[in-house]
Amino acid sequence: MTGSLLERRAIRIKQAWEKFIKTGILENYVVSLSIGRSWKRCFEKNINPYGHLEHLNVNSGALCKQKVNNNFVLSTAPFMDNIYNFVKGSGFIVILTNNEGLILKTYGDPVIRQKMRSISMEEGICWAESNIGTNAIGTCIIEKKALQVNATEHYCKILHDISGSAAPIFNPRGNLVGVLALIGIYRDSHLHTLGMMVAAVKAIENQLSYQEAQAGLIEANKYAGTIMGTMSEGVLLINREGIIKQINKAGCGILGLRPGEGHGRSAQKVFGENSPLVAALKDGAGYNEREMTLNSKEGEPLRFSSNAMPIIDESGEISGIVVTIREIKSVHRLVNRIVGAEASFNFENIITGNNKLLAIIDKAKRMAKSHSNILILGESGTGKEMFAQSIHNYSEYSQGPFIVINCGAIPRDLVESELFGYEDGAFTGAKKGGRPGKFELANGGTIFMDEIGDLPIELQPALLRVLQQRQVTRVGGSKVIPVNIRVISATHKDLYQEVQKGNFRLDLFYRLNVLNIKLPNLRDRKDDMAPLVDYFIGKFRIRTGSGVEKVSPKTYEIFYNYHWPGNIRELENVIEQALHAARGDTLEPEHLPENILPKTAPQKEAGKEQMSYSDHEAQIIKEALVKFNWNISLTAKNLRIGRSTLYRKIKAYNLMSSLF
Ligand SMILES: Nc1ncnc2c1ncn2[C@@H]1O[C@H](COP(=O)(O)OP(=O)(O)OP(=O)(O)O)[C@@H](O)[C@H]1O
Repeated sequence: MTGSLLERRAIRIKQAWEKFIKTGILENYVVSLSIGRSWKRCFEKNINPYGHLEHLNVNSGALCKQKVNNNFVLSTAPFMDNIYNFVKGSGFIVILTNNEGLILKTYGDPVIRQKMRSISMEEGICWAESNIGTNAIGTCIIEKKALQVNATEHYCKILHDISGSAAPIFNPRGNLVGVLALIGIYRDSHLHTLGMMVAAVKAIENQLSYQEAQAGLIEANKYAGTIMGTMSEGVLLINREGIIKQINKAGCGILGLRPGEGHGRSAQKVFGENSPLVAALKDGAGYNEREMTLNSKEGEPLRFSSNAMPIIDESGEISGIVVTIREIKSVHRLVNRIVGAEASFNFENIITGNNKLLAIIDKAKRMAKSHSNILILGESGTGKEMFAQSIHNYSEYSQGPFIVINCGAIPRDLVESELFGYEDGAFTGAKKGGRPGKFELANGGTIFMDEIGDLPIELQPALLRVLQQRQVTRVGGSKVIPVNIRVISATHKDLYQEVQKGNFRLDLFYRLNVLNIKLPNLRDRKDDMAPLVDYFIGKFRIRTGSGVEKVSPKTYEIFYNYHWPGNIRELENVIEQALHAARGDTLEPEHLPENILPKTAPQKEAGKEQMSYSDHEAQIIKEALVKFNWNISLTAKNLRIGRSTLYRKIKAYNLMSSLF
């Protein structure tokens, strides 16, 4: 287009503008559709075409707020600088506005900027179309597209000497965030300025996208870091070159490193060449619950269990692995909690007013504070396990597990692996990855070896070795595992007599019997009868729905005269059964099970065949065993008897035969 052509077009537009301002009629489309639409909006809003923009004030508050909160201004600065360098001396200024047309930044020669101030082109003034009519900035915001407004295309006459090119800036989500514009004197304008704005805005939008993606990554990284930091498990991210790229605080702790120390280290160096983790990195196969042992800087063994999961990239290649590690102690603690290996009784739960037993409790409390092995002797049901639990809870080992082993109940060929654990492939049927034994599981706590008198003689040397050396070696393994445990054993047998009979080793007897407690039978502490009866009535009243509140003198007489071979457990069972049978508020002899009644006592339900206590008990146990599918722990728990007692009763009543 030649100068004269441009001039002629300018004249035509001027005429059209004058007519439109007077009549509101836009006859032939000498202006673009965008400008035509804008003129109409201005006309309808009664914007004064002859106004001097004196109503426009700098809104410094809005400007300040925008600048403080907006790194948009900072992100665009280098681009505005570039354009300014390009148009320097051309009579144009570069302008950045927000999405409402508020001028945030102007770049330009001081003289031009000063001149532009006369038409309110300065930071803090809003160039919205509703303020100053058709203009490149305001109209670009409404039309949401790049456009150029020249001279008389402006709605207000005061702007007829200028030319503006503006392009909208959208963020990555497609929202308008601002406008980049080049404004100057009309006669110096150039057709290419609009193209320049569009290109610059494209670059700004790319920069915004990049920044947003980066901010997202930083935020995700921050979240991941926080999550890793709060985990009690150790977590490591290892790249394909085997370098530890991230390790959390727990991971450093488990590996004996200072926080942050593991970062950047070679996994092979930290875990050893033969570790499954190094293999997982090579072959891309993850693994679960593998045990590892390393030596700390101080030479202490660090034992932990680990899981690994490879990270596979889009091309199917291994780009690294995520490894989680957990101290064996904490794994065992968790296992113990799940299997219920926790001691629930305390000395306060032992109901007694008997002086002899009170003195024994005092002695047991003193013993609890030592680290020596304790042997508890007493007939069945006298409270040996209750004492063992109370000692554990009163001792330094109380935070650790309480593991019970019934030495008489484990099949002979399994005792060794149950006590000491086994390694992978130790025998046919051994679990992959091996299994820890009860001594390992009890580490840091107490091991209660019930029915120690029934421990097979051929296994006694191995137990003696563990007690002497305080370390175990798994069956089929060679690694020595140190264990810090308190050993409490118990038996209803006369252990010394067992030694003399040749069933029990004397050296093991001495080892176990460093401290000992002999619990009295119930028949020898009849003064405890009333408090125990009261206690058990209270314990079972709700469960049985019974209204019993007192015990008749005749019933007490029976209790005092009975010899209680099953001791407190038997009393507990008798009260529970009696509460089921009783209807009123008093426990009478007829509510009691047959076997505890003296021979002269009146018979219940004459004519009907009576079951003996033992038959009755055998039947109840048999039914419970069937109900719980012969799961000994569940059955014992449900019958509220010890596992050892259950085993003994199964043997005594020959209940195994009912299986075949
Ligand atoms: N003094 C007591 N106060 C309250 N309950 C008691 C007391 N003594 C024992 N018991 C209860 O009697 C039952 C048997 O106790 P425990 O299992 O400790 O006996 P035990 O001697 O270990 O038996 P076993 O040799 O048969 O394993 C438990 O239910 C326990 O709660």
